[in-house]
Amino acid sequence: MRFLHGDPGYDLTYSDVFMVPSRSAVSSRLDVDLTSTDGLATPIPLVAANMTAVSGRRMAETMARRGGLAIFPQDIPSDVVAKSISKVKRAHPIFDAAVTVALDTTVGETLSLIGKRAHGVAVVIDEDRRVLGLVSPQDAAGSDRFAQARDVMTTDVTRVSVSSSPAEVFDVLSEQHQKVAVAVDDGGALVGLMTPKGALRSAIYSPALDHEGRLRAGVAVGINGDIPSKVRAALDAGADVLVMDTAHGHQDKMIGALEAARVERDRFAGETGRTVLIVAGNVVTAEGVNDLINAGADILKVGVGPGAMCTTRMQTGVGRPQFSAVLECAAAAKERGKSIWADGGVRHPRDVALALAAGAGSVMIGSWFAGTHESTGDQLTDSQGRAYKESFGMASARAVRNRTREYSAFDRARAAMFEEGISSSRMYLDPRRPGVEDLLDWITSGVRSSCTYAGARSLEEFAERAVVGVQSGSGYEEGRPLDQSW
Ligand SMILES: NC(=O)C1=CN([C@@H]2O[C@H](COP(=O)(O)OP(=O)(O)OC[C@H]3O[C@@H](n4cnc5c(N)ncnc54)[C@H](OP(=O)(O)O)[C@@H]3O)[C@@H](O)[C@H]2O)C=CC1
Ligand SMILES: Nc1nc2c(ncn2[C@@H]2O[C@H](COP(=O)(O)O)[C@@H](O)[C@H]2O)c(=O)[nH]1
Repeated sequence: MRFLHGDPGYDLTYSDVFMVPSRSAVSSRLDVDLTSTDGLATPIPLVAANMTAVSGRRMAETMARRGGLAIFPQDIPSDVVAKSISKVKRAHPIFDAAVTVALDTTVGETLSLIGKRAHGVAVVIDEDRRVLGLVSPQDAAGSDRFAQARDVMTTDVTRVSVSSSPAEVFDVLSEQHQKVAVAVDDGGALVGLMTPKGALRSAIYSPALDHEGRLRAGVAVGINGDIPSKVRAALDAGADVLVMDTAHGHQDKMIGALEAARVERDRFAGETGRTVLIVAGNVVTAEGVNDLINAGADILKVGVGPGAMCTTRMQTGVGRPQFSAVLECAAAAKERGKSIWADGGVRHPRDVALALAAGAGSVMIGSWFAGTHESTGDQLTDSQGRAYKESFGMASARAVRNRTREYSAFDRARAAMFEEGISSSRMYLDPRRPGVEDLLDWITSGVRSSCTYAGARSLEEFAERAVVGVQSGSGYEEGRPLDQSW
């Protein structure tokens, strides 16, 4: 990447910069390869953040099916992480996992479960997972919440074989004017489902798969406690990437934890032949990058204070505008043959493109993804009927209380006094893009387009060719669309 008018000599946020187009020989946006350049080589360079309000089993599965990753947060007990990863690994890499209910599940419970996925239906199954019917909110409209799924379900179900291709499923759905097909195995048991949009997506995205062809997922580990056993538990659970995670990554405690994690990771590799990359952070300087690489990091997580749930900068004055942090850290990591994740502060597709232009190998997103069907929280409705989910920072008093639940009451209360995050915020589901896949479509189509404007066929070429200028506040404002006249 180069600056249009030279390096301005001060630090920049994503909003401070823009890219100018260059002559391009790339004739289609579909010719752009979005494979991440961070060493993990996921088909798209996007990671759902290790935040309790964001990444759980559904997020992990959906992100991996579309080529990205999600990281389970450090606050989830290791046995729960193990169960969740095993579910992700058992999920079908092409067909979406379905919300399932039994014949006697109440309509109220069924409706609350439907909101956990983007398909808008629940599949009614028997004890052998054979499909009995489907329930959608339209089927349930007007019925008593204590009525049962059997009372409202439709039995007009489109079944396809699990060996059907997405194009075949799309054609069947078009012919039958149906919105969803259920995929069944040879014994008639439910495997998953697919919507017409899901079929199209399967033709555009490739899943992020592990060495056995199963969906990939990562696990975050904090820097306190027994690091070797926490790392071993994550590896035994099937983690495909480890994230050593703390607010101030450039500290001795992190360096010690990272060294211990690397020893354990290498031991595991010796036993299994499987080397799992270690991400560590957060840092915002070249010195931080180099110290953590020396301690064993393969990928650096970059960003102090840009997060939407973050109060660090206002409370401490510490942090760094994210575009410049990414630019400096990516260059420092590249010199050592390593890469970085740009973590936090992404609010628009353009921010992802700019992070990649600055050299990030992948981009981590938290709060934006919290406002989707697939995030962990329950879907709530405000007084105007708008759907939202609750989000909170991982350094908020709420998260700290949760993380320190084993401490004495006194130590717990004291730890919560050092909060650096918001304990409760509302992330509204965008009615046009309520699912995380809708956001992935929006982001990846934007990034593909950015690459063609720069004349780049891959993200490596994009980071080399991008030309970035610095803009005024009114320059930024000019680029914002208007939804009504001025
Ligand atoms: N990217 C960002 O800007 C930030 C991210 N976060 C996220 O919040 C979560 C919790 O992180 P964290 O608060 O580090 O908690 P952790 O539970 O990971 O522990 C942090 C450890 O580092 C010590 N420490 C020393 N200096 C600091 C400091 N300035 N800030 C925080 N800890 C410090 C703490 O000791 P003691 O408590 O005794 O001081 C504690 O032992 C993580 O997921 C992290 O990524 C949090 C803040 C900023
Ligand atoms: N200072 C704080 N930073 C936090 C907290 N919780 C999470 N985070 C960081 O934000 C990113 C995600 O950023 P977003 O803009 O996409 O939401 C996350 O990965 C952490 O690094 C917090 O409580 N305080």
